Amino acid sequence: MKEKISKYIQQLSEEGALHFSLIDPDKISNLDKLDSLARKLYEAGTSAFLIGGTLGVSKDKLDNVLEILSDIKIPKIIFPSNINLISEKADAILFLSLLNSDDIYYVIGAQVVAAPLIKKLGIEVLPTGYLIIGYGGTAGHIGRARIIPFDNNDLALSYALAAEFMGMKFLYLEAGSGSPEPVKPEMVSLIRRFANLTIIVGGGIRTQETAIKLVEAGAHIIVTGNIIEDNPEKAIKIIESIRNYRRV
Ligand SMILES: CC(C)=CCC/C(C)=C/CC/C(C)=C/CC/C(C)=C/COP(=O)(O)OP(=O)(O)O
Ligand SMILES: O=P(O)(O)OC[C@@H](O)CO
Ligand SMILES: [Mg+2]
Repeated sequence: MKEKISKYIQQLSEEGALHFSLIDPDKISNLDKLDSLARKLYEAGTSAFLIGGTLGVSKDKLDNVLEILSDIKIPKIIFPSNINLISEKADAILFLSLLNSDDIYYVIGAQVVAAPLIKKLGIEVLPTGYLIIGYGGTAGHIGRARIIPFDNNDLALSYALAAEFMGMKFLYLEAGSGSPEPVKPEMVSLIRRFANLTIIVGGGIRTQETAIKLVEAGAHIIVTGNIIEDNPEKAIKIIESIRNYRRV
């Protein structure tokens, strides 16, 4: 399997942190406006689209969104909540294992079921340890996460090291969609210092200040989801602030 998207992320990351825009196919209020919204996010400097959601997402809705985004020249990466969200229209898939789940299905079950189809379709995989921190939201509930407290940095680092030692390349620190607070910068900086992983941070990031604090702490990729739907102008400001931070 090619490593095109992985190399794209690695190369861009050498110049600083990136922003990924999460598009939830079930939450997009107006599909007719998705193309123009997505173009604005792209022009502001977002580096990829993550497409996924926990509730109510079907393969049809996923394909529809991938189709609409197809002309925009940044990667479209599936962010799967389950095995139904696999599409050859995507450039890559976050091959997630929810490491702090009590349910083996989310640790290794779904992955085993999905692997042959992903192989057959030739979709690039981004091997990702997924950790649910602090709040958890819908993903934490559905994924039966044994949530890592916001302040337990040593526990998060231990999971991060385990992910690295098992050969994973990415670590997604997830506070949960709509979390009242994001993952703390101290947790990110500890993991950045001691683990050799591309760190993705998401959940509850709604301001430029919080995004930049996480970037300064060492996050490689900042994900925003809800704010794109709720307040696109604010999302664009966050993207621009991350892009400007890369230039200084
Ligand atoms: C590798 C494959 C094919 C599947 C792995 C599936 C795993 C391990 C999933 C982890 C558990 C889980 C439920 C993750 C959800 C990730 C996600 C898409 C989060 C964003 O969606 P939310 O914002 O939480 O969803 P809603 O907006 O529907 O509430
Ligand atoms: O919707 P928000 O709170 O930005 O969260 C994004 C993402 O981390 C959810 O999986
Ligand atoms: Mg959501």
